[in-house]
Amino acid sequence: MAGGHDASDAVELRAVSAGYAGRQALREITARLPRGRVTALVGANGAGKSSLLSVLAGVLRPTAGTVGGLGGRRPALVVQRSAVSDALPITVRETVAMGRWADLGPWRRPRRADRELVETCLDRLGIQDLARRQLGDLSGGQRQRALIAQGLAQRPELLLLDEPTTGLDAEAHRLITDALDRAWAEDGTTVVHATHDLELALRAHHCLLLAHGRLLAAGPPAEVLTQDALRRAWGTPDLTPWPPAEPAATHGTASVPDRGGHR
Ligand SMILES: Nc1ncnc2c1ncn2[C@@H]1O[C@H](COP(=O)(O)OP(=O)(O)OP(=O)(O)O)[C@@H](O)[C@H]1O
Repeated sequence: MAGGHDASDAVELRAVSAGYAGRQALREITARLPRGRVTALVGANGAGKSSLLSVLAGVLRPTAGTVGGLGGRRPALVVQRSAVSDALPITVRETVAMGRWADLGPWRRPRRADRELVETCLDRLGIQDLARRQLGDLSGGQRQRALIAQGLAQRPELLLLDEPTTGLDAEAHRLITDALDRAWAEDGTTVVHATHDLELALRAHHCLLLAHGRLLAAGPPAEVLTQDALRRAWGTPDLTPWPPAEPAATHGTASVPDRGGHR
């Protein structure tokens, strides 16, 4: 397998660099994304997770390196809910139905199968009861579910999500993790998400740990997301004892911050 493209990989990045005017965001990333599986992108703010999603979505062009395997259907990119305007006069069902637009026939009319798929996606995210509401009137967590349903409605081979569970309550979190599980398990979709949610990252099959635009580690999340690796990714000096030494007067462990990745 070494060297050549493996059919079990949906995407292969080779020495990919990318950035914005005057600012490099990704530095020589070489990585594979397993086909039909879930990959989590983990790293501190500014590490390059969103930029990597943009490269995979084809909206940020690499300045160097190659991205192999993206020849088929257009990837679906689900952005953070905050990136979507409040003012759009559109209902939740219309939002999800927009996911079908690229596949509509010459008359641009949704067929029965398109309409059924939209209802399935509303069901999967538990938002049937919100279908007639305006997107802009929803809470952040409700809107996030509508945007994920729109991504699923595209039936992409590659589903890219930027922080899909950030700031959600337990029920919304469960609905979204279930929907992502069904996407790979039932639909065969390759799922890639950027996340600060270590519980979600640990559910993934594969994980890329980024720091300052570089790939620090790649592999199964439980192996990659060690306390030591997370400490390096978050830039804490290596000499810092972990967990931090407790002041002598403090009792118990309750005040030790749990930053070690739910392990
Ligand atoms: N549109 C932009 N223009 C200029 N620089 C940008 C732009 N978007 C991101 N950057 C820079 O690129 C680097 C990587 O940012 P990116 O958004 O990819 O990180 P991230 O890991 O997704 O961070 P976060 O966890 O905060 O979402 C950062 O230095 C950031 O400031």
